Amino acid sequence: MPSPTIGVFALQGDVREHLVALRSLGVDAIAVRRPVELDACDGLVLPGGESTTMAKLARTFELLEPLRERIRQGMPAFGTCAGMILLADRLEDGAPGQETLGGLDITVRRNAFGRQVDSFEGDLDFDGFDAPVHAVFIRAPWVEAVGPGVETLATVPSGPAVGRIVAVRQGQLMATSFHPEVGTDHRVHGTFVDLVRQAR
Ligand SMILES: NC(=O)CC[C@H](N)C(=O)O
Repeated sequence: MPSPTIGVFALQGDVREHLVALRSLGVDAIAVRRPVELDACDGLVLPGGESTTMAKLARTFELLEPLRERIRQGMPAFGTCAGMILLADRLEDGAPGQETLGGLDITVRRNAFGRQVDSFEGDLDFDGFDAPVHAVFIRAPWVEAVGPGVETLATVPSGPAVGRIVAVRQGQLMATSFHPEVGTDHRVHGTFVDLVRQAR
């Protein structure tokens, strides 16, 4: 079977790092700015960035409803940081009127880690991996609550936020609070690529 095409939402956010990570895993990775580009995708990454800006731009560029529709139809999607916010059905501390795409039955708290530990890194256990993942958090959200169909893939191992959920999966949707595209360990993207291959 030919390799899948995985898009990276590219109206705002750290697009390039995701394209590099996906290409290193042997998939065709394309930047998605228009509905026709979305049509070509078997799966989509929603990168980190600024979630309110991303949602506004998606609406302006007429990508918001097509994205919602594809997610409803079962397209695999992977949100990192701001992308996790976009995939959440419910937000805490969202901006007034902030829209999401939804799909994941989770409540996400935006900018959850607060000013003290605004941005930080640490190793955490990730479901199914032998060795921990080095996770980079940048003004990150956490998952405040999960619905019954949602698996927790990783939690914060220590410190003031110990036990907070920072990676989840529900069916063909995945999200992490942290930035797995930073650095050269692409195992988390690998998990998503497997999901896209299975969904095809
Ligand atoms: N690194 C990130 O993606 C930060 C997310 C950002 N704080 C937001 O609310 O959209």
